[in-house]
Amino acid sequence: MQIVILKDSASVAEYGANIFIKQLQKKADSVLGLATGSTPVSLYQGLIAANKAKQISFSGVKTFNLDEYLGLEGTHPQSYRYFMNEQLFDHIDIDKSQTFVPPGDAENPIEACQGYEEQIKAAGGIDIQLLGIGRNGHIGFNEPSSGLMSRTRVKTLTKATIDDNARFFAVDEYQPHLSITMGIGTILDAKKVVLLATGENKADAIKATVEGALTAACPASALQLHQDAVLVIDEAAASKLADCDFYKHIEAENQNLMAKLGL
Ligand SMILES: N[C@@H]1[C@@H](O)[C@H](O)[C@@H](COP(=O)(O)O)O[C@@H]1O
Repeated sequence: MQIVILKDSASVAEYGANIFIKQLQKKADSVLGLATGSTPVSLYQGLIAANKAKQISFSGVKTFNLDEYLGLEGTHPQSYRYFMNEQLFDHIDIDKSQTFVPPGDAENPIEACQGYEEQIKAAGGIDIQLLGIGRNGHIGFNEPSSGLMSRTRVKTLTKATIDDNARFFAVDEYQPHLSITMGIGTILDAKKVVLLATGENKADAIKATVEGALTAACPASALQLHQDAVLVIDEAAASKLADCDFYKHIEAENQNLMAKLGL
């Protein structure tokens, strides 16, 4: 795991956006795995700016989102399809027919999960997967106890996640308790994984992810198994890490090596 600790959330978004910009400059027909939540919003703004400045194009890109609420149509303002259109797709030169979000309105969600896995496979797999993290260590909607090799499936949300996401719904609005989410195994299949976390309320989850045991109790700890996982976090999210100075030292050494190699 590469752990990059930066001073604030703006630096995290900028660093994260640069990883995606480099990826698209290297491979114009990349398959991107995308995430929702408040954390990636500034990264998306960076990508929109880079697209407008013609540094990158999305015209050959395919995207797959991590998850969607079960029971919401894509036109529902709280659906993740709606979020992605608003926060990214409506502002870039992407062919929307090449953007995939698990179908929250599927008549047969179990078949739809299988279909989503097949679509990812047919696209050649995900080149780079963006992740946020829940306070309980969830990635996508893989809540604690999720199988570490799980595939796309229907998942029940914990009370903690429902409460955390209640801020996006009106007081008397229906809030789904079920989701369709890529599995942890699906996420681990991505060639590269980039997890962003900011703020003190993510510090426990980050500690468990980096320094805790590999366990279904903290789904993000599965990233310990990935060959190319990068955690980009701010000082507040890093505040409970015991070996923070060591991670900063490694990163400084990495940067030196990359500069020497001209990478
Ligand atoms: N399903 C999403 C996750 O993919 C996201 O990582 C998490 C954290 O969101 P935020 O970035 O708003 O803290 O929220 C939701 O539960």
